[in-house]
Amino acid sequence: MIEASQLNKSFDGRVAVQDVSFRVPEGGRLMLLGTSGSGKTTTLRMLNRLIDPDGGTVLFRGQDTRTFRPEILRRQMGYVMQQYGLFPHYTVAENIAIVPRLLHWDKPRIRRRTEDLLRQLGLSWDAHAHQYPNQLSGGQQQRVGLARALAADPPVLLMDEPFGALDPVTRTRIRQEFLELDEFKSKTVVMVTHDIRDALELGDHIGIMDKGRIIQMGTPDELQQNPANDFVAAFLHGQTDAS
Ligand SMILES: Nc1ncnc2c1ncn2[C@@H]1O[C@H](COP(=O)(O)OP(=O)(O)OP(=O)(O)O)[C@@H](O)[C@H]1O
Repeated sequence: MIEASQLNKSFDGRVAVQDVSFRVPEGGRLMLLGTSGSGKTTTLRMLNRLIDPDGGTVLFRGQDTRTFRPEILRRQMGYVMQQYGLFPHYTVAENIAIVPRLLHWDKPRIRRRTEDLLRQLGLSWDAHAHQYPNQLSGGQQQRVGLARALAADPPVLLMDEPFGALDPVTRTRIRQEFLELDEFKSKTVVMVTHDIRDALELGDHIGIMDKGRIIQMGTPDELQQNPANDFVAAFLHGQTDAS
């Protein structure tokens, strides 16, 4: 479904991502786990061409992403940003409708879809659709961010620290809600996180990143049972500074 090969990226001569390769099959869930500055976000943004790599390729369904118009590619890949990324001057319903509008869906269809997503995410049209992001709690904003990413039913979800701004209790609850959401279950997911619990609970594969490289890739069990080196072992046991 998504195949990254030998991705490289430098900013101002400083290497951010180096020789990163992975394959995520249809329905797969890859977690990119690492400390701050290890190159996770840069890697994620090279998948939907928000950043162009200096070297390497990304295939989406076997096709080089450079052959797609970026906006067409991005409609296939819902993007959930750090800090929710909602437009502050749009209501909840308007935020969720952004991609369906671009796709020229008619109003009743957008309304049905928005109502349905709000309901699935534990919100409601009557209570929330006409509110602005700053009227919502962090957890509610995060749900709206997910609803927006899911609105046009893209096959892929790219998620960048989706729970990063939430307190630990809300974080655990929302992570559990995401896992139980039928729409989430059917997606191919690449998610960036520095939280080992996110990675273990949501991922079928975890790529541990350090200094721009993936230093180990495996299932949660493989990583826990056979950490490749002391860094991975320490990271998995939460002994490094994972801020
Ligand atoms: N647009 C940019 N211009 C210059 N340097 C950048 C840019 N984007 C990222 N970097 C640098 O590239 C490196 C990797 O950053 P990246 O955001 O990919 O890491 P990350 O693992 O996602 O970290 P975080 O969890 O803090 O977001 C860092 O050293 C960062 O400062």
